[in-house]
Amino acid sequence: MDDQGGSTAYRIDGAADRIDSSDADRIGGGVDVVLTGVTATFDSRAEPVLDRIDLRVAEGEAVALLGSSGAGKSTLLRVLLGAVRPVAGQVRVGGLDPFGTPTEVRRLRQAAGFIRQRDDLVPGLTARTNLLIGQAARWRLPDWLAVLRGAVPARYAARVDTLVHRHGIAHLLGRRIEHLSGGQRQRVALVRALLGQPRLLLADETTSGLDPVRAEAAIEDLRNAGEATLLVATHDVALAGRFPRVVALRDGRIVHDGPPPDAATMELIYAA
Ligand SMILES: Nc1ncnc2c1ncn2[C@@H]1O[C@H](COP(=O)(O)OP(=O)(O)OP(=O)(O)O)[C@@H](O)[C@H]1O
Repeated sequence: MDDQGGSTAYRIDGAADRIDSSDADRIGGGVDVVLTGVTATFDSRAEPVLDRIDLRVAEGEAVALLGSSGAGKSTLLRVLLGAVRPVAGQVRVGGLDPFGTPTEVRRLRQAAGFIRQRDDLVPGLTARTNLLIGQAARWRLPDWLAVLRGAVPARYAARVDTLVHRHGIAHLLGRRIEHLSGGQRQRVALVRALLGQPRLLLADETTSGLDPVRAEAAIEDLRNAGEATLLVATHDVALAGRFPRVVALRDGRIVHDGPPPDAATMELIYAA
């Protein structure tokens, strides 16, 4: 690991190595996110998908990434997760490099929660098992036995109970994931991410399939997800307006960074 992340950056060091019961209950602080001159391309495209992005998000800050379809929002989130490697620039999350050593990468993955546009819930398993499986790296034998019995391990019980009632999925826990509607699946994916008490929470169009009441609860929970640093990608202006800071992308470039944009700026972001 290099020193570029800076001594003030929150370090994830150690947290990922503690596989004990207190780990599941810890409240994680946020991590800072720093992108410097980040450019990403895909082979099939002449134009960069991200074009010299400079972005600094403080620990615990909540940011909406706003932009029309194809602006580069998902790619930016995937860069933070180490899933898309930039061709230029530097990425640091909590001082760690998502493309660094295997240890750095593992720590980052364990510190991050990602709610994808198309969820990656596992077919054939119940909603309950899908909720819990994100924590599998931390399980001990009693946890495995509980999950295999179709139960919630004791140390997760209270938190699961609170979250599933809050998001209206308590009655769905025993159902196979492929039998749920799109909106129900989105709620399962949301609860699964919140259960991990992530230090960096990335959400990609998370509320698009939800009714207004559910969407409200989802946003509120995302905003209150411990002290996590939060980045929510959306093309929904009203949703973005609920965040103190909006970073708008257009054709892979940042065209606005500040409070929710006014009408004139919106035209710039969305103009054909
Ligand atoms: N794996 C890939 N290979 C080639 N091109 C890709 C790939 N992933 C994304 N792109 C292209 O990169 C551009 C940005 O895509 P991205 O998914 O980041 O946009 P977005 O702002 O998240 O859009 P949406 O709101 O539709 O999800 C698009 O033109 C897309 O077609």
